[in-house]
Amino acid sequence: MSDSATLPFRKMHGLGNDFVVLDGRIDPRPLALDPARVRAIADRRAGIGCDQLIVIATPSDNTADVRMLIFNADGSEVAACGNATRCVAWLAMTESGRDSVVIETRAGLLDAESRGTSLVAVDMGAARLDWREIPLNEAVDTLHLGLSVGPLSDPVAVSMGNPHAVFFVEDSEAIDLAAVGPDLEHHPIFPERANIEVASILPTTEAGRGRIRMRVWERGAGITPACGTGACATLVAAARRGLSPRRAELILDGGTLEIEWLPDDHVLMTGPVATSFTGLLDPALLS
Ligand SMILES: N[C@@H](CCC[C@H](N)C(=O)O)C(=O)O
Repeated sequence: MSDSATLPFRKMHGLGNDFVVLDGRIDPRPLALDPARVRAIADRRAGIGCDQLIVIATPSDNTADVRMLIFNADGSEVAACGNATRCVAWLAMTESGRDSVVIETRAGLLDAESRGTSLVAVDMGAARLDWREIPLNEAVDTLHLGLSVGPLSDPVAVSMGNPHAVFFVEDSEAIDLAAVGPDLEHHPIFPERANIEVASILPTTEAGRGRIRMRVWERGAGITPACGTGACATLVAAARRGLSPRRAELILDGGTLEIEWLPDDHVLMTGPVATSFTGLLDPALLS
């Protein structure tokens, strides 16, 4: 493929958490993007604009259908992204004609299956609760982190392959995430930074399912309308604190995800996927 050729891209989103998806199997250039190129593509004025850039790649072996690389808008490469995993799974299912696929990520192999038109369920793997796995920079109880910034204190730390700190508050709408997010994301207790969630427990449904309102400040992306791994981490944190049953609706700014913490500790996430448009990336953004 010539370096001066345009590159096809697909713009997708899960509940408004938006992605530029590039296919490194048909053109190797996306496999060699440096952080500055990622930032240029993610730029909402001079680039295409996205919260995360996703590169589809050939899997390492035949245990997976596709591999995905995940980059935050700030150029950092990360191991997990729930909403993008649903999008990539949907693409892989569409491509293969099957209704279940395995996605290879840096956080492990994730099983995904179709739950109807544009609805996908992903087994996001086991929630990781040990301080070393978050990671934190000292041996502390992940159920009660001695951390407070502004009106927020005493979060639960959970890794879903990426680090999350979940703060339970009376009214999550009242929290100025833009003000507290940066300090929390960069707090020294998180050596790899962290995604920050604020969550309020709502009355359970008549069927006994939990309901949790959650807002997010994402590491490397800032406020986004939805975070799949954040929703998983929040449900796990709420269940660990005895605030929610292990199955709940997570009500995010962009819509609702259904999350279940299964008896084997894996977390099942179900939610929608959507394509906004497709296009051709100018080679200037790649060089
Ligand atoms: N939006 C994602 C999470 C993307 C990565 C995250 N910002 C991180 O740095 O770990 C999701 O849907 O899970």
